[in-house]
Amino acid sequence: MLKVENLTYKVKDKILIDGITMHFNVGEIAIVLGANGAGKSTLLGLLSGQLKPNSGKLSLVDKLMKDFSQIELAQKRAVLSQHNVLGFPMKVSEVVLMGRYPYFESTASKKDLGICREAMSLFGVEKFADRNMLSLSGGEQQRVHFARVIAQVMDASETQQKILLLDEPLTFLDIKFQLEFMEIIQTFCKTKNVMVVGVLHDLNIALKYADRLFMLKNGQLIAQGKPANIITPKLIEMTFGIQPNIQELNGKIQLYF
Ligand SMILES: Nc1ncnc2c1ncn2[C@@H]1O[C@H](COP(=O)(O)OP(=O)(O)OP(=O)(O)O)[C@@H](O)[C@H]1O
Repeated sequence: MLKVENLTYKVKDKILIDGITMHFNVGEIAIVLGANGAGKSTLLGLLSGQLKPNSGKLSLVDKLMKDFSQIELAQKRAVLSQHNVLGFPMKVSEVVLMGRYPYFESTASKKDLGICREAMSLFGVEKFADRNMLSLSGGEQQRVHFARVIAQVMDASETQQKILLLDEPLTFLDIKFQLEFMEIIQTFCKTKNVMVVGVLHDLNIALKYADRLFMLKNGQLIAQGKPANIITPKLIEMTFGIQPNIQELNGKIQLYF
């Protein structure tokens, strides 16, 4: 479990994250929602250890995140950020292997190479293995980055829980692959000892796949829980400033605007 207690993050006098307490469980997809500028990416930056909180605590299982070395942290969590631009040519297989860099010094082991093959096949990019990454379309490149981050946390176990942080992962993907991606992630986190924390802008996809939702507004957590327990027209209006109609179908909520 990843536990976050009373987390605050400021830049100069501006409070970007304001006393947030939350936790994440393995096998769950947690989705953070909020309007532009609410603090979602900042929160992900704090969860990943890339940003240091001004106050509050983050702990993974029983160890404080600040006590992990950089290499231990890289073995515990993978981050797919919003902007994954590669500035130079690299083969697709080399990009995916980057996910295993925290695990070897100069030569990848058979295990690392096997994990990369498995990750590439999950996202249907093994056929691109020898292609130059820069020759792929935006959506294809995004799928390679999924394979890279999945490879980084693929060998999670009961005693080695891992975290997958996804900042707007569906950008660049067509609707079919958006749904396919969410299905893959759902199966992945339920079968491996991984917790997924994602930021999404598509509310209906979030409602379909989230085990728990976290609603942010002005850096504050204004609601958290299972979608069916927390989503109301009032909450959506408070968060996004628009009023939806809500319908429930097969136990899942859908919003219409
Ligand atoms: N280094 C910084 N200095 C000052 N303000 C910052 C800094 N980093 C982020 N902010 C501000 O903090 C707020 C939250 O930013 P953040 O990127 O976390 O929002 P977000 O919810 O991810 O937004 P979006 O949906 O637009 O990606 C924004 O108003 C942003 O301008």
